[in-house]
Amino acid sequence: MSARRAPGRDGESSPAVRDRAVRFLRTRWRVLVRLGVWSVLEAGQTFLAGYALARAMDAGFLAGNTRVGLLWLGAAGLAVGAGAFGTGRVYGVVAALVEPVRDRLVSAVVGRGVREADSGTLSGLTQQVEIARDTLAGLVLVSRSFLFTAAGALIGLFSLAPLLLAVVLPALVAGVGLFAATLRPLARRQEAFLAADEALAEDLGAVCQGLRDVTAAGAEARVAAGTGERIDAERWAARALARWSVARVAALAVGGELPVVLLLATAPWLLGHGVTPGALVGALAYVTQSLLPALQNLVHGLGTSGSRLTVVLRRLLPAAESGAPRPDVRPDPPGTPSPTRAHDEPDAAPERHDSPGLHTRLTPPAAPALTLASVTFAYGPASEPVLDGLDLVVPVGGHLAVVGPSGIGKSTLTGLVAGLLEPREGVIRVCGDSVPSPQAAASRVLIPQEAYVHSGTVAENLGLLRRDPVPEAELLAAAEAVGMTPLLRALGGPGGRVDPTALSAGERQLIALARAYLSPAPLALLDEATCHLDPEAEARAERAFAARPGGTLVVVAHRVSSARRAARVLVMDGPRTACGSHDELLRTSPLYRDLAGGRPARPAAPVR
Ligand SMILES: Nc1ncnc2c1ncn2[C@@H]1O[C@H](COP(=O)(O)OP(=O)(O)OP(=O)(O)O)[C@@H](O)[C@H]1O
Repeated sequence: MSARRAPGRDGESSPAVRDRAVRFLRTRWRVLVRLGVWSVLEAGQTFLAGYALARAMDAGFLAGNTRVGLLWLGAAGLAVGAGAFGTGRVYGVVAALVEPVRDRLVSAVVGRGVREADSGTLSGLTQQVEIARDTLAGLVLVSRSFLFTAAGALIGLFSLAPLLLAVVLPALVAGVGLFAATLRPLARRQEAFLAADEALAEDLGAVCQGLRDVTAAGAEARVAAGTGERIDAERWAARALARWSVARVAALAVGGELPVVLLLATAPWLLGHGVTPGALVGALAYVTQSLLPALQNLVHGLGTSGSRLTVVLRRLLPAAESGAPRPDVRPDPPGTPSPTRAHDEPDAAPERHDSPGLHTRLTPPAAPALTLASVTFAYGPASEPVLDGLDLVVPVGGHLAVVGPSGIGKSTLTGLVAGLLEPREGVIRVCGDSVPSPQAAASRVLIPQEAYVHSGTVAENLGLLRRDPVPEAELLAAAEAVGMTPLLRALGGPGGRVDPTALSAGERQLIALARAYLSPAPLALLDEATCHLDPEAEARAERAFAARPGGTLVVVAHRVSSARRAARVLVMDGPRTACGSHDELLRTSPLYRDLAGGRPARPAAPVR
């Protein structure tokens, strides 16, 4: 459950992002000019807001000329209207600047997704493209607004009295400089926090979906420890981010609020050096009404959205060029020594069909897929054992059918292998890992008779046992392999909604089969998982599982035809339990002859 990391680090990919941005802006100079023209209206409004106020005071109200005062205030009001008109035009121009960026990113990302037929990566990246678009638009608006507002206010201060500019400018420059210095470290902390957050979300998503397996495997403590580590990692990342955010607040205080204090503190001196009361009021208006809000927007906008945009672009651009790392799903299980006694000899490897996705997931392990050594199990301390000293080896790629009369212990056997039951004696290993253990749990998938289907999309149902979203091509291939394609179409494809109550038992089984087929676990246990399918559909599903590259199939046979398909058959018959090929068992097992429709060995001994 690893975090989806950014492909490049700060120093490596920032220049690439910058170069692209510069090239792009050069080709869009006309849009930039339009943006500048409309923004000048905003700057003009800022300028007039303070200047008109000063004139209204000095030439109007303080000089006893109310009419002049009102006229200046009226001029300021008109300027507000003109500024609002300019701001309205700015939105349209920003769209003309940002939409092509989005289009380019989408083309790059979709191009890569189509090349790799990787719809999971594609949907994730296109979502990030939308984030990049929105964030970029916000950034253009905020930084442009700061530049033109600051220009209007500083020119206004200089026009009122150069001394006012001398008081305000150093603090403003210091504040902006401090903020600029925090940008890069903040972006790094933001990136670390996002990675920690994603890792935690991914981990929790997988854990919540697999709670039943976690409990069945007795892995609560281990899973809790892993999740705890991710929570701690996110906490530390959040703390580091918060520490740097304090520097942002300091920048705001120095650049936006200190000038107010300075103006008030130096007011007597300023008034003594030719600054008029109206000019002082105008300067305070510039600082409190224009500069401070613009700086606040810049700090919050660039500080958060800017870091987010950097992170998203770093992911998108290198990903579009070189491809995102493919997630590894399961490490190879370690090899273990072979058991000494085996009922079932290794089979020849079954015919494989080529499926690149599954080849990468199902690496054949060295140990047998399943080993039972002297396994004894009873449901109660005083009960007769259902299994008594059972030995069994199923090699990797094997296909074993389990048959026997009803109540003989077939489901008990699968329950033991799945870790749902604990043997009284003996050892069970899956791919070399003893049961119960998280490794063994990750290597097997049990499909019971009652198929579990939840409301959600088809893709969500089928990908339930996978950590990452399943690429659509793989999903369709799995559905086709187990014979689910007509149902998939009827449900509206991978994105179609599933209503569990509207599905027949057979349809639910098909969904469970496709889900298990997509699972990274190499050992599939089908416990009457096809009992609601017709013989033809059952045969198709079983053949698909038997042919999974690196996959091993143990099927509790519902019909004798299932046993005929298997390379080996385990006939559960109490002390006469035997394992062998169909032909061998016809010769050696009276019960199997009976089940297979040969000479009856004993009355009424059905497969189930
Ligand atoms: N939870 C349980 N508690 C006590 N006994 C149980 C429990 N589950 C099964 N048994 C008993 O254990 C024996 C084996 O049952 P199991 O379900 O494994 O047989 P099966 O061969 O799978 O039967 P079927 O083909 O009918 O599903 C039966 O005698 C059954 O009554």
